[in-house]
Amino acid sequence: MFKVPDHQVAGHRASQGVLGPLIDDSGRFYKPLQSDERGSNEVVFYTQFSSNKEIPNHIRKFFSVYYDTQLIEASDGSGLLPHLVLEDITSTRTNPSIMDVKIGSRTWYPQASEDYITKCLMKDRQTTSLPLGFRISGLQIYGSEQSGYWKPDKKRVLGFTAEDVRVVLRKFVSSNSSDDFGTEPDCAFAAAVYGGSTGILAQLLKLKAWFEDQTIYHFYSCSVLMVYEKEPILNGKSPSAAVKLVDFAHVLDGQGVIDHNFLGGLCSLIKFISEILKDQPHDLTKDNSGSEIACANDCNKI
Ligand SMILES: Nc1ncnc2c1ncn2[C@@H]1O[C@H](COP(=O)(O)OP(=O)(O)OP(=O)(O)O)[C@@H](O)[C@H]1O
Ligand SMILES: O=P(O)(O)O[C@@H]1[C@H](O)[C@H](O)[C@@H](OP(=O)(O)O)[C@H](OP(=O)(O)O)[C@H]1O
Repeated sequence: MFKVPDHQVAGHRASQGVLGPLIDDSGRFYKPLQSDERGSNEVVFYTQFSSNKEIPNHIRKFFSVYYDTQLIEASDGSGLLPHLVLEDITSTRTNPSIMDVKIGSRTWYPQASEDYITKCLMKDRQTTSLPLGFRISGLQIYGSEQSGYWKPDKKRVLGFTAEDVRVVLRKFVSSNSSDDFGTEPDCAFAAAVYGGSTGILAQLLKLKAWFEDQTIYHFYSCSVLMVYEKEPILNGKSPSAAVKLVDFAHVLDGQGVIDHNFLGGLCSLIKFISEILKDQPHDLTKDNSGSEIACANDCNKI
C-alpha cells in the first residue's frame, strides 16, 4: 500500500535500509519524523500553521494540506515510526516537471550548533545560495514518452553555477530539455507556465507580497517547489502550474521581524523568472495594455 514516491526530486530518498518519504494511493505523502528536533519542529509548525487564523486563504494554498501524524512502517525497515501525513502535491499530475528551490542565502538559523552552522555555511558557499539567495536542490523535467525525464543527480545539481541556474530555469519550460546542457533551451512553454495571471511568476509575486508583510515565521532551509505538466499545454489546456512551499524543519518564530533572508531569495528567484519572460518575443511580464501582468492583476488584491 505504501510506496516510494516516483516524483521526489530532493532530500533523502527511501530505499532498502534508508529512511525517506512514502506515498499511498489516496494522494497522501508520508514524511518520516527525523529523530532529533527537526521532526518535532515540523509537526509544531504544521499544527500551529493549520489553525493560525492570521494566514490568508490565498497564502494557505501555497502549503500542503496537513493531516496530522501517523505511525507507519518506516522505509528503512526499522519498524513503526511517526510520519507527517501531507497532501501529495504530485498525485493528481501525470508526468510532472518539478523543481525544488531552497530559498535564502543563509540556510542556518541563529540558535543552531556551531557544527551545524559550519556544515550549512560550507554548502551555502559552495552552491549558489550565497551569491543568488537560492539554490536548486533537485529537479526533473519531463521530455516525452521516448525521452522520459531529465533528472540530474544530486552532485550535479549542487554543482550548478549561477549561469547553470539561469539555463536550467529556461530548460524547465522548454520543449527541447530532455538532454544535458548541449542544446539552447527554446522556452516554448515559458508563457504557459511562468506567465499569465495564474502562472508561476504571478504566484511567486503573491507569496512575495505576503513575505513583505508577515513577521510570524522565519523560514530557514525551506524550499519553493514549482510543478507543472507539459502534455496539457500541447492540447491547448492549462499546465496546472503550482508553487508550493515544503520543508519546515527549521521554521522559527519571526518575533515581529520581516524574514529578509527568505524574502531576498524569493526576490532573486522572481528576477530570474521575470528575465525569461522579458526575453520572449512579446514581453510576457506585461499585458496588452503594457501594465505589469502579475502586479496589476494579483498583487494589488492582497
Ligand atoms: N507534500 C509533498 N508532496 C509531494 N512531494 C513532496 C512533498 N513534500 C516534499 N516532497 C518531495 O520531497 C522532496 C524533499 O522534501 P523535504 O525537503 O520536505 O524533505 P527533507 O527530507 O527534509 O529534505 P532534506 O533532507 O533535503 O532536508 C521535495 O523536493 C519534493 O520532491
Ligand atoms: O535542513 P536539514 O534537515 O538539516 O537537512 C539537510 C538540508 O536539507 C541540506 O540542504 C541537505 O543537503 P543538500 O542541500 O546537499 O541536499 C542535507 O543533506 P545531507 O545530510 O545529505 O548533507 C540535509 O541533511
